[in-house]
Amino acid sequence: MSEVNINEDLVKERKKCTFDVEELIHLVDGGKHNTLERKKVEQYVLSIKELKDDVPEEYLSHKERYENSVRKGSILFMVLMKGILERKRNKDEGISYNYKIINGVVKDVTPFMLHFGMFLPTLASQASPEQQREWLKKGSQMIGTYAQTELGHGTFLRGLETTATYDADTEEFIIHSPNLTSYKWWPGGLAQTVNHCIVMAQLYIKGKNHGIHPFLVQIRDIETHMPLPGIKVGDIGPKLGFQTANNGFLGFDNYRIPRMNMLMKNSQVLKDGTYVKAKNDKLTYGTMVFVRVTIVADVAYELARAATIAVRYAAVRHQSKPKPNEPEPQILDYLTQQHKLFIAVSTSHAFRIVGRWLWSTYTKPEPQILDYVTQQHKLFIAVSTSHAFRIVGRWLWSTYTKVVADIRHGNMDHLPELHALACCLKAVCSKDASVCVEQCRFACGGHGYMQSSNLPIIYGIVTATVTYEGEHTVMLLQTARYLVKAYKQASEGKSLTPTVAYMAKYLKNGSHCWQNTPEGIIGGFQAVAAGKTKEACESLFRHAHARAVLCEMFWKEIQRISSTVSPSLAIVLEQLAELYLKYWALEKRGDMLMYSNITKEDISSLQRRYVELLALIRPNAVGIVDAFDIRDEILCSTLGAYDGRVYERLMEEAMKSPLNKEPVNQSFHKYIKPLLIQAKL
Ligand SMILES: CC(C)(COP(=O)(O)OP(=O)(O)OC[C@H]1O[C@@H](n2cnc3c(N)ncnc32)[C@H](O)[C@@H]1OP(=O)(O)O)[C@@H](O)C(=O)NCCC(=O)NCCSC(=O)CCCC(=O)O
Ligand SMILES: Cc1cc2nc3c(=O)[nH]c(=O)nc-3n(C[C@H](O)[C@H](O)[C@H](O)COP(=O)(O)OP(=O)(O)OC[C@H]3O[C@@H](n4cnc5c(N)ncnc54)[C@H](O)[C@@H]3O)c2cc1C
Repeated sequence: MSEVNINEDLVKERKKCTFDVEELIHLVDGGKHNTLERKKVEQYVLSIKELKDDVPEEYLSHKERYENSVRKGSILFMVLMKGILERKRNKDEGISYNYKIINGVVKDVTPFMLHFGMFLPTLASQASPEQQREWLKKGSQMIGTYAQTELGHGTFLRGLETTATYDADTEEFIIHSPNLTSYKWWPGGLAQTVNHCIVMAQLYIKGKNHGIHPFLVQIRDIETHMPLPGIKVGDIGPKLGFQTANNGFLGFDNYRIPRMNMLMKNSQVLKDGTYVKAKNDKLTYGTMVFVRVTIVADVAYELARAATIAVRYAAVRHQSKPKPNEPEPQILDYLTQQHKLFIAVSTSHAFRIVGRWLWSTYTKPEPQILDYVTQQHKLFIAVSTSHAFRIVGRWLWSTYTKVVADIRHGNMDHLPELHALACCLKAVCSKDASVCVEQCRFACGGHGYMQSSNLPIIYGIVTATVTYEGEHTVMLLQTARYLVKAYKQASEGKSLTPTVAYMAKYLKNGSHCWQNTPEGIIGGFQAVAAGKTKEACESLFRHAHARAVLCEMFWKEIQRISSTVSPSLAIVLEQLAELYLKYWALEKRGDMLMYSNITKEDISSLQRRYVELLALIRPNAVGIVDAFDIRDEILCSTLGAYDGRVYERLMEEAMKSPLNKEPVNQSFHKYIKPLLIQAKL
């Protein structure tokens, strides 16, 4: 982009960057090849002119917004189906480029998200090979979603009430919603978009309940899209975010499906009604593990969007006058002396000097808000957290693929550890990301509250991850259950799986010997997790294990990556990782005091180094967020665009308000004028 139209603060910021932004872009993408591929996809999709909106989404009604997102989502769907863009998952992190590009197509969430995110993955992982051949074949007319949650139950899956009763005479299942609370509630795309669902229902054979199982259910006619007889389906209405996700409700009235529509890879129901149990009944929960794993990298990306907007804006925005400087030490320093002798002269000098200082203060430009340490404190943790989640998300994805490969060969040994890891990392990353996005919004002051800044929409997307795919507290409690077991094994001298091996060290050494180094902080978090597990105090210890894993994996990976990149980039990466560790050590200093021998001096020195790190990162802040390399069309923000034309864009967007199309709105004549007339009387 030519620098002619770029805000001059941003030009200066980019000039003072000490590392090669391009190099970091390649690192973030997982290699230059991926960057080129991503850019190709972006260029292709973002130049489809039908994907541009005449009116910004947020001015449309609930219905129009849905219709517009289906229109645009269908164009993208078509592109994917035609194979013009092969929708492949980036093998490093489980996220496809197209998934990311979706933010450039629909600002909020597309109604097709669940089709790609859960419906197809469930068929791929839980249907038998023959079923997969049938259902995943080319030309399939299925658009689907994952219908598990009900009005009455979301967390407690054993409490789900939808039933699937086997009728051996007709070789069918009868799907039924026995009461209001058994209605499916929430699935994305369910309301008006999909024609099929994966329905999780209690399996009954000859009066015996075998627990919940997945079924493929057609709910609408392929040609007319009318709900099929026995199906009641609709929209659940507006929400905090996800306005275009088309979340729906669904009820069944003794609705029949063929026997072969139960997904039979893990358990089976034979023609005569014989039930064949799965090797491990938790395999039915497999899609949830998959999605929890991908959420870590998803929120890293959303956080990168929020941080890019807030950091660029903070470099463009100027606010407040600097503190007055101390007067220069001139003859005025001897004021008492002169006052005695030359009161008039000294007063004249005093006024001249004070007047000059006042003038320089008056004419001095306002500082960029990015120069305030408080602002850096709000923003840089968001930047480093995005990197931490991306890196840990990649590691989690590779752990996931290894465990899934083991499971394919019949080895389930590592499933409990993977489940515990996915639960706590999903919980902590989704919550931290929401807090950081909200901080980014605060950091943009009033303008951050504008929809056109896109921060409210990003917040709506991210805060949903705290709830969906396993509510935050519930996920932490699942990990807690695993930790208590691990601690018990450690105290019996049994060997432990790698991510909890630190328990044995704590048991042996008691309290952790504090050091202000990254390794010392990681050890500190492990001691906190082990110490709290020991106390088995569920309300307290749930975050610590995830924090220990995040700090350890982020720091180790950055150490490894640093040896492979140029020295100037290695410095920046280490500063970001160190900031992350210092920030959390300071946030959790109370815990560290409890479970290590950290001193008041250690804490002061951590604090000093933290402030030093803010100052070290400051000159590169804009370069670092530029290296997230998020195109303006995908940022969708008046405050965060590459050119920094913040005020012009705010005004341009405001002018799109339908209220600004006429000088006087009709409501004046209808309501305000009669009011004024009444007031006159
Ligand atoms: C809370 C639990 C885990 C409890 O399950 P439960 O059957 O009552 O379990 P239990 O009998 O107490 O047994 C616990 C046991 O089962 C294990 N386990 C639990 N889940 C898994 C798993 N996924 N993989 C492997 N193992 C799993 C646990 O570790 C326990 O093992 P243990 O007994 O300790 O050996 C479960 O019910 C659950 O996962 N609830 C959360 C529901 C959820 O995540 N729903 C997601 C709906 S889809 C969605 O939100 C999509 C949004 C996407 C979008 O819009 O983008
Ligand atoms: C935007 C969005 C999209 C969604 N998409 C889908 C979808 O596509 N398909 C689908 O099937 N579902 C979907 N869901 C539903 C989602 O998975 C559930 O909302 C989620 O699993 C939480 O369940 P719940 O709503 O029943 O909350 P509840 O379980 O009722 O939680 C309420 C409170 O109770 C607490 N609580 C519950 N159980 C325990 C416990 N055992 N111990 C301690 N505290 C507990 C929780 O911590 C929470 O504070 C979606 C939800 C949202 C918000």
